[in-house]
Amino acid sequence: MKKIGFLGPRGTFTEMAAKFLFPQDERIPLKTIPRTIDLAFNKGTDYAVVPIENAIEGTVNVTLDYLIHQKPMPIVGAVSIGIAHHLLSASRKEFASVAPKKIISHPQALAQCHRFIQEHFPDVKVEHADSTAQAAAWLAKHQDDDVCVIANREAANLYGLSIVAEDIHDYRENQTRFLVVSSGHQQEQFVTKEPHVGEVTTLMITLPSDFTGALHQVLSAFAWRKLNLSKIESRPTKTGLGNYFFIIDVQQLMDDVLLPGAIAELNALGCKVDVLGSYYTYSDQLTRVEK
Ligand SMILES: O=C(O)C(=O)C[C@]1(C(=O)O)C=C[C@@H](O)C=C1
Repeated sequence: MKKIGFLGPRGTFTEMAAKFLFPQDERIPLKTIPRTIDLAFNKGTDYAVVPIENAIEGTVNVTLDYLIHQKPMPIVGAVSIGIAHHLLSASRKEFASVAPKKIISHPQALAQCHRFIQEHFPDVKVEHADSTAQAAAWLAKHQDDDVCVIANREAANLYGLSIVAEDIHDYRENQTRFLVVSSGHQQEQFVTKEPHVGEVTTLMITLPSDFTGALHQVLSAFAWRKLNLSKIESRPTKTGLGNYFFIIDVQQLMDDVLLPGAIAELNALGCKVDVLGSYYTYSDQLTRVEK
C-alpha cells in the first residue's frame, strides 16, 4: 500500500482526486498545499496530489510556484475532476432566509463562485480558509449561524452541514486538474485501474534574455515538428520585474526523436529546458455519476 498526501481535511476536492486514482492506498490529509508537497519531498509519503488548474479561475499559483522554486519533484500523473460548489450552513434553512455575515472557503472556491456571491451577498465579508473542507469542519465545530461556507456535498455529509444553495459555481463546466508528484521513493509511475485519457510532457523553458521574437522561436520548435501544445503559461522567475519563464504542456510522452529534437533546438537558442514530467492524464468525467 502506498502513502498518498493530499490537501485535507477529509472532504476536499483534492481528496476526491486522490481517491479516484488511489482508491486502495493510505491517504494522508495535510493542512496546506506546501505541507503536502513538503511531506512527499521529505519522503514521508510516496506521492502528493495537489490542485494545479481550474477551468474558471486558472492556475493554482501556490502549487506551481512551490513545485518550481522550493521543492522540485517529478510530475507523474494528472487527473481532472468535475467541481460542484454548494453553500452550506450549520442549520437547515430555506435559501430566502439565509443571511450570513461571513462566507468562508478556499480562495479558489470563492473565486469560482464570485458572481453568485456578488449577486446574492454583495456586502458579506469573505474569509479565506486553507481548503473548502477545512471551512466546513470549522463551521461544524462552531455552529455559527452567521457563517456560511462553500464546499462540496461530501464535506456537507461528513461534517453534518445543510446545503442551502446547490451548484453555485459561476460556470457549469467546472473542472480542476490535479497533479500527482512523486517523492521518487518508489518507482515513479503509479498503477491505477482507471484508463488514461491523454499523455503530457511538461517543460519549463527559461529564455536567455529578452530578445525579439523569443516566444515565436520557442513555439516554432514545436510547430514544425507538429508537436501539439495543450497549455502555455508564463510565470515570473522572481529574479526581477519582467523576468519570466514558460511552462509548456506538450500532448505526448517523451520520445526518442521529436521531443529531444525540440529541446536540442531550444538549447541551441540559449534556452534552459527542464522536463518537469512526462505522464498519463486521467479524468473522472467518464465515470462520474451526477448526484
Ligand atoms: O479546498 C479544496 O477542497 C481543494 O481541494 C482545493 C481546490 C483548489 O485549490 O483549487 C481544489 C479544487 C477546487 O478548484 C477548489 C479548491
